[in-house]
Amino acid sequence: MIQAPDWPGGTARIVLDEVDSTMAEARRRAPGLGGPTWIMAHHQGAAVGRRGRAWAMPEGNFAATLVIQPAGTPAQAALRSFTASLALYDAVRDFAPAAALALKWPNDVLLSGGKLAGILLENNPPHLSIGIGVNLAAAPDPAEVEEGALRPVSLAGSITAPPPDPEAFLSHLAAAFAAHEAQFAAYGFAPLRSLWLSRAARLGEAIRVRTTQAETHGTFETIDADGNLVLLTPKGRQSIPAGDVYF
Ligand SMILES: O=C(O)CCCC[C@@H]1SC[C@@H]2NC(=O)N[C@@H]21
Repeated sequence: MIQAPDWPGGTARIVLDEVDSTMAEARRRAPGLGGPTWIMAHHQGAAVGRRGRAWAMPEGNFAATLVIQPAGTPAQAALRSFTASLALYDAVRDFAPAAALALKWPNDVLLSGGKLAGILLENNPPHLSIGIGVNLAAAPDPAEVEEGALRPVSLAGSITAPPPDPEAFLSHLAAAFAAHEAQFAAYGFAPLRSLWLSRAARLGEAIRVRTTQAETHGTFETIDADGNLVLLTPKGRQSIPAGDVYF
């Protein structure tokens, strides 16, 4: 189903029953899209996570990719990972107001300390694809996640009501994303950074950050004006642009 761009932010949506990956579908469709578009799928056969990992998607979970054409530099485009994680937090909170939600740098949403949702950014200028997966109905088997990674959790596991249908969830997520995107366009990253920090997991605490080069231990001090993670280490303050955080 393709729906005209009548959503907040003039966004269109495409809902598919089955696809290999909404990221791959976004790549195929991007050149023909008339504007910002959500591509949602009820089933994915070959979903991908960060760093080329597979992403497991049990029945009833949420999977979508938003394709936009952001103005500005690639670094500014990358800040959409914060816009997206804030929107995801808001959308989940709409359905689970009492849930213990937190954000893990760069863009995971945690529920009661477990991983509820992940975000994957793919920048193919002029298009930026923001892929979002949420364990609405079921968490993947912990055996399917990488050693040392947070345990996966589902929304259904922490609310008494049935979890939202993925299409209903998309409506909330799209509205929240449009609101944060409008704030970003009007005021830049600063207010989003403050909000993100107020929702951050383990701020001021000891964490480990693994990059392609090294693993660094330190205290999670803040994120800077470019979205880098700032770590206080025995060797001094380090600013890390990309990596995986472990608690
Ligand atoms: O590793 C992560 O934390 C990011 C996971 C991103 C998964 C989503 S599901 C929708 C979109 N399509 C994909 O193939 N991957 C992303």
